[in-house]
Amino acid sequence: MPFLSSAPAAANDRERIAVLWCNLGTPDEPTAAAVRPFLAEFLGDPRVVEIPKALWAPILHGIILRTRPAKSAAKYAGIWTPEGSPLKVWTQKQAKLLAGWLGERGHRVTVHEAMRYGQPSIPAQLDALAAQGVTRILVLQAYPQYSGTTTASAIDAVNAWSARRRRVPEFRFVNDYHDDPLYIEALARSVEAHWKHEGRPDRLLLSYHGIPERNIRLGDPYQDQCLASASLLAARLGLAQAQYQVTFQSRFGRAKWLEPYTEPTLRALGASGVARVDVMCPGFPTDCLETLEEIAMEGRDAFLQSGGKAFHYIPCLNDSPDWIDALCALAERHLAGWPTRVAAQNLPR
Ligand SMILES: C=CC1=C(C)c2cc3[nH]c(cc4nc(cc5[nH]c(cc1n2)c(C)c5CCC(=O)O)C(CCC(=O)O)=C4C)c(C)c3C=C
Ligand SMILES: [Fe+2]
Ligand SMILES: [Fe+2]
Repeated sequence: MPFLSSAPAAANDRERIAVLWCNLGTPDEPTAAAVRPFLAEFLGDPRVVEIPKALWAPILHGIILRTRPAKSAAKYAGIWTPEGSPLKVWTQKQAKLLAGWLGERGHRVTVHEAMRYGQPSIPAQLDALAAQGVTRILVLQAYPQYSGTTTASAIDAVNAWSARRRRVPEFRFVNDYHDDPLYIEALARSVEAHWKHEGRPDRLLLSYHGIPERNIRLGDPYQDQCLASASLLAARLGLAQAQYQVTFQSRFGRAKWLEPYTEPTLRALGASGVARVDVMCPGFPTDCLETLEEIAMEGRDAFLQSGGKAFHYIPCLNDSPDWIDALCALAERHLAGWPTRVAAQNLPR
């Protein structure tokens, strides 16, 4: 197979540097027809479902992709905005803000957002950057906590793209930032801002996306990193053990996933007389189906129906200035040593 070519390098070819801001992805429309190919790509990724292809493909194509798209599409329809899927809208906005903030700090860097599943895909965005003559790319991901199911999967996609090209840009990958002080600070300020207006709850629930427990036994550090982020946040907020709880949501399939599960915990809290619970999802930098529908709608219903009196959902960091500041500092730290400064780039090489 011939390798894909780029334009020949000019003698005075100057460095061009980019940040690729990667998120999970989302369907193009809240319809079964659009959700089906998205789910096929997502659930066909061996990083996400680790069942041998010969066993999994008939289940995925014969059962799951016949029934789930319509059910998921109805859920997506409930959170869709006039601009599109919240995950896409926020991810685009974050990329734009990151570019602006890095520019304000004197860096000449292109920022593109990319989705692991759906559009704009990682290979399409890397093609666009290569066409602009980008020579170095920092890959940042919207997953503060590392998991093989998410972080490594995006790295796979970048490497698969590279494997087809003759001239491969220099890459740097940030695997996680679960204990980054500015990320924790952004979360803490978001909670404090909520409490300043609404008062404090009886319990703060920190709900993370789950993964199969087996992945943890096989060495995935995701659970440890989720718990570490939660402890740092609780310490920063001055919370005692009894004032907060970590749970895991979005279980998929029948296997045992990380526990305690979010929804049963909310039901148990409501039934046990806890009057008010606030829920935050620190592992999701952008609001999406899993936060807006599963937590803010389904989770709320579960808590209130089981006897709870008040449920508050604290939104994801989205475009909060504290978060963009954290992201910018993270990017700056990992761009160090690359000639991003405008003056440096104009120097003859
Ligand atoms: C925050 C990190 C995420 C991890 C870890 C993760 C693992 C994981 N997810 C599934 C299955 C599904 N997840 C779905 C949606 C979804 N997942 C994440 C993030 C993580 N997933 C996000 C941000 C979203 C929302 C996307 C959006 O469009 O808003 C879905 C699709 C929705 C649905 O049909 O319910 C599935 C399916 C598995 C199996 C897994 C790890 C093994
Ligand atoms: Fe997921
Ligand atoms: Fe879900």
